[in-house]
Formats: sequence, structure tokens, C-alpha cells
Amino acid sequence: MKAYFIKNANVLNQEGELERKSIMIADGKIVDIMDENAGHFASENTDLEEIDAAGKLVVPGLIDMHVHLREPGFEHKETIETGSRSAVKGGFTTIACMPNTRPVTDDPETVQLVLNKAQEANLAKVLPYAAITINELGRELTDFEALKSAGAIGFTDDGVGVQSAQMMKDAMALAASLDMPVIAHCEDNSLVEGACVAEGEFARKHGLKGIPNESEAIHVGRDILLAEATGVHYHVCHVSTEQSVRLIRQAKEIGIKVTAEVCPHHLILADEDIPGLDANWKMNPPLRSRRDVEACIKGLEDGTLDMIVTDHAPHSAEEKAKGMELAPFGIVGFETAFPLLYTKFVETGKWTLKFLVDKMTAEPARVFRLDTGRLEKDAIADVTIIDLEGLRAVDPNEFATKGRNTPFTGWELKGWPVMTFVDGKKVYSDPTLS
Ligand SMILES: NC(=O)N[C@@H](CC(=O)O)C(=O)O
Ligand SMILES: [Zn+2]
Ligand SMILES: [Zn+2]
Repeated sequence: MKAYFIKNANVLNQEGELERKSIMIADGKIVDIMDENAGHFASENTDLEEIDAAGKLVVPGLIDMHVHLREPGFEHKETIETGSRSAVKGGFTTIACMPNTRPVTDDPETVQLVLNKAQEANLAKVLPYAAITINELGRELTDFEALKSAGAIGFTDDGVGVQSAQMMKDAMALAASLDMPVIAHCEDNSLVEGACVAEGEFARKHGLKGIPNESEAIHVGRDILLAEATGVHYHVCHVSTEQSVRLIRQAKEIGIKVTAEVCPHHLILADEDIPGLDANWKMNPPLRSRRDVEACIKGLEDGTLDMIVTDHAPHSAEEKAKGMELAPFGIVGFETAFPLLYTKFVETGKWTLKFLVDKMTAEPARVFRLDTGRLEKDAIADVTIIDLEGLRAVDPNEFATKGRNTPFTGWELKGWPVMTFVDGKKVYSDPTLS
């Protein structure tokens, strides 16, 4: 197996300062992290490649606990191979994929299929979630024990909310007995029927029915009570409202085992930013008010929201061309996530670099008990190199994902990942790199 010597790397220390280091990668591990002048690795090993990371940041491989890879069943939107390629291009080395495929990932065979395809792709580490209910229909629980044995890392009906409180309670009790988390898409269907954007100024202006904040927060509140009753690890998907943040903050204060995630778009965009009836701005949950955006930022900053996820949700151009009301919900996320957050929050001095990196590495690893997310001697060599200087515009035609559905086209950003290693194997390298 090839070994790598990354020299002149800027690495974050515990205090969040950048230190100049050299990193030796071999046999899938970080063999050593040395001070700048520790010298060259004069090795007899001819399979050693030296990489000059001068001026670049080296971080643990990014982790994304909420993504849609669309395979099986929707290969025209994405495959596990194209999705994984997009992930590593975006600097992600571990991704957890949602079960709203066709068939739904609700049996051990489909979990196995996802794992097999991921292994064939041999790019990012793919962790499959399994459905809570058969076909995500909310009627009958799946076989949690068999799904866990097959390799599922948690249970979720992402794409839809579990409408019945009793069903959710049963799911949580069962998951708790298996020491597995329940990951919830929070949405009360009775409040959102026929709506495609958030209740608010944009919806009024265009005569559209609005999705109210309560449709999300009602489930968050209900589920927190059920998590308290069952003792399960309850994780809230794509938090987007002030009310959800408040409920999660209160639940954490009294020791309920709740964790939560937030997406870049909900930290950056509000409904008032939507330029017109363009479905590349349509996702679920929808872009809410500026007040909600500020509450999500605050929630992330004070630890109420534990991590950032992309909710990478590719759809075809034909599907997205159906217009705001008919197009499916969702935007792609892998290849813009880090540059967006770096440019909007770190470059502007709002967050430290360490804060952002932790929310995309150490924090998801802590919450989901993963063995990755650390850049240290003897750690697994999942490593990402990021160029913090080069300014580049978002161009969907350059994406590795099949999806072109992004509201960020043309945004000038810094913080582009340029090289990615998974288990010590180079899985992405920016072709423009000298
Ligand atoms: N987020 C989205 O807008 N869409 C997701 C479903 C989901 O995450 O709920 C999808 O599968 O397309
Ligand atoms: Zn969802
Ligand atoms: Zn999703």
C-alpha cells in the first residue's frame, strides 16, 4: 500500500491555533505527526509520495451524518458511486445515507446492497440508516434487530415524519433496547399539506400556501417527551426553526438524551433571499425567516445543535424544472458545504476555524460514536487538505454529483477541499493542483 508524507501542513491544535506539521500516512493510519523541521522521510519505500501542503489546512476527514445517495431505485438522480465521488470531492470521508430509496432500506438485504455498492465504489465510508417503518409508510415497524445485525447504524424515516406518536414511542423503546439511535425527520403532515415554501413574506407574495414553523417543532416537542419516557438516543434531523432550537435546548438542560443537526443552507439563507419561483431554492424543511436562521446559528454556537450535515439531496434537472409547487424538495450539498461555511462564518471572523471543523468532524464522531474525526498519531488516516486562499465561484457543471440543484450557483467562495484520503488511500485530488 502506498504511503504519504504531507509536509508543510497547517494543523489545528487543541487550542485552535495553527501549527506547521508534517504528517506521515501508511497502512491506513496516521503513523506520525511531526514538527516542521523533523526532516524528510528518507525512506527506502519507493511507494512513498511526498505532498507539499504549504499554505493549506489539513483536517480530519469531514463527516456528514445526513445524505441521500438515491441508490437503489433513483439512479438517475445519483448512485452510491457518484454520491461518494461528490462526497470526497467535498472533503467528506464518512457519510451516513438515508433509507428513502426504492426499495426503501427497510430490510437487511437492502442494507447489504448499500454496503456492497459502497465497497465497490471504494471512496467514502458509507454508513447506512434503516427505516423505522416498512416502506416509510408509518404503519408497521421494521425488524430493528435484523437491520442492526446487517449493519444499519440507526433508524429513521427521513423524507417523512412518523405521524403516530404510539409508533414513534414503540420505535424508540425498541431502539433503546438495542442501544441504537432514532433519527427523526420532524414534520406533522396535517399542517403542511400542499405547501412548498415557508409561511412568510415569500409565500404571501407569490400566493403560495406556507409551511408553518410548528409543523417541525410539534414533532420535536412530542419526540423529546417520548425520548424522555423511553431513554433512547434521539437525534433531530435538519433543525430549521427557532422553536425547535428552544425545545432542544430545554431538553438538554434537563438531561434528556437528545442531539441535533443543522444544514448549511439553514444557517445562511432565509425565505426572503429566494429570488423567484426557482425550485433550486426548494428543500424540506424550507428556508425560514431571518429570525429562524439567527436562532439556528445561536443554537449551533451554544451547543444546542451538535453538528452540521448537508442533507445532500440530488434531483434531476427535469424534476427540478417542474416549478416551485411540483418539483421535489431538496438541494445538493457535499461540494459546497465547507467553502460556504468557511467563507460566511470563518473568513468573516464570526467563528473560529476550529469551531467549524469540530462541527463537521469531532462532534458527529462523538454523537454517533465513530472511530474517526481526529487528526492525531495512530488515528485512522481519514484526512482532508483544504485550500483556504483560492477564490472560486460555485459552478454546478463542475460537480461530481449528478445533481445540479443548488441555490448557490455563482457564489464566490474560499475554503475548497483539494485532496482527500480515506483509510490512508488518496480518493480525491484536485486536478488543477500543481
Ligand atoms: N431534504 C429534502 O428536501 N429532501 C430529501 C428528504 C428529506 O431530507 O427530508 C430528499 O430525499 O430529497
Ligand atoms: Zn428530512
Ligand atoms: Zn434528508
